[in-house]
Amino acid sequence: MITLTGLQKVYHGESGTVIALEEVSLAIKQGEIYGIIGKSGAGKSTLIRCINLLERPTAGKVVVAGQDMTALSEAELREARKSIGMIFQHFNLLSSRTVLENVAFPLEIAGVKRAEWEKKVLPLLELVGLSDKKDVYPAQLSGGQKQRVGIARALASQPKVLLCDEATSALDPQTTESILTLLRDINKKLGLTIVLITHEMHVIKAICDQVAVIEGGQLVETGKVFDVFTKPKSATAREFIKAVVNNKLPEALAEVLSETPVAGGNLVVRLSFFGAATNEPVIAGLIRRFAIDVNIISGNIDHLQDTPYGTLLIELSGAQDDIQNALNYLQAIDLETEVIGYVARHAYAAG
Ligand SMILES: Nc1ncnc2c1ncn2[C@@H]1O[C@H](COP(=O)(O)OP(=O)(O)OP(=O)(O)O)[C@@H](O)[C@H]1O
Repeated sequence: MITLTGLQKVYHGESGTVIALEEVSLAIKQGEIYGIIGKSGAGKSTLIRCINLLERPTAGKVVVAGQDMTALSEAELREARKSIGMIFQHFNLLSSRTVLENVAFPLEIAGVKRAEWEKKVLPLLELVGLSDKKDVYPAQLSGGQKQRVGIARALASQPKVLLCDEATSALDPQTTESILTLLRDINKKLGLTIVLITHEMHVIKAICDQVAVIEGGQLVETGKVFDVFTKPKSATAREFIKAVVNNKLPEALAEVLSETPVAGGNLVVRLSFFGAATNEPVIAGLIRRFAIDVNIISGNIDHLQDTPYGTLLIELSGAQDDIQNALNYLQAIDLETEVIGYVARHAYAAG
C-alpha cells in the first residue's frame, strides 16, 4: 500500500543544513497498523509528512496505493491526498465550527452539498461515538472527544490510509487507550491502513502489527512488533522496550549479585518465554530431572497481539555439575535463557 524508497530530506534552516531523513526505505502492506518510533528530533514527523507530501522529500520515491506521489502535479496531489487521512497531536479542529461542521469540512471543500455530506458525516460520528455531540463546539469537548472528531474528519473522504502524527501524545493514559482501541476497530472494520508515529513504546505494543525504529533520520530496525519486542537488535529498540517490559532486578537481589562465579554459590537465570513455550511446565521439568533447588524470584506474563510472552527470574542451587546440566537443559529447550549472575549461598532467598 505504501512504499518508501531511498527517502532523503534535507532542511536548509537558519542554523545550517539538517539531514532529517537519510536513505529511508520501507514497505507497508494494506490493512496493516505500522508504527514508527523514535526520540525527539529523530525524523518521525518529517517521515510521516513525506507520505502525503506535506513535506516534499529531497530525494527518493513515495508510492501510495500504486501512485508515485513525488511525480504528481499540485492538482493531482490534492486529489491523491483524499485517499490519505491524517490526525494530529493537537487535533487541529476549527473552533468556530461545530463537531458536525468540522467533520464535514473536507467534504465541503470538495464541493459536496450539505444534504449529501450529512448522509456521510452522521454515520462517522456514530462510528467514533460522538452522535450526541454533533452540535457542540470543540471548546466544549475533552481531549479524547476532540481526537474522535479528528478521526471522523480524517475518515470523511473515505481514505485508504490514515496517518497519525503523535495522535495520543496529548491525552491521559485512559483516554489514550480508548483512542487506540478506536483506531484498532476502524482498522478492522474498514480495512484501513494506519501509519502512526510515536515516542511511546506502549502505543506500538497496544495496536501495531509492524514497527520501524528511527534514529538520526535513519531506520535502525524494522520488523513485526512481536519479533522486535522479544528479540530487539538495536540499542535504541532495547531502550524503548525497557519502558514497557519490566525486567528490573529486585533491589535486594541486585545488591548481592556478582557477575563472576561465587565459589559454592547459586546461579541466577532469566528465562524468556514466547508463544507456546509459556504453557510448558519448565520449573517442574527442572526439579524432576536434576538434583537442584529452584527458587522463583520474580515473573510476569504479558500478551503481544494475543501471543503470550513472559519472563521468569529463578535461582538455581545445588552441586556445580547439576546446575550446569540444568542450564544446558534450559538452553536446549524452546526458550531464551540468560545467566544474570551469581549469589553466594544464603545471600539471597533460596539459601
Ligand atoms: N522546517 C524545518 N527546518 C529546518 N529543520 C527542520 C525542519 N523541520 C524539522 N527540522 C529538523 O529535522 C530533524 C527531524 O525533525 P522531526 O520534526 O522530523 O523529528 P521528530 O522525530 O518528529 O521530533 P519530535 O518528536 O520532537 O517532533 C530535527 O533535527 C529538526 O530540528
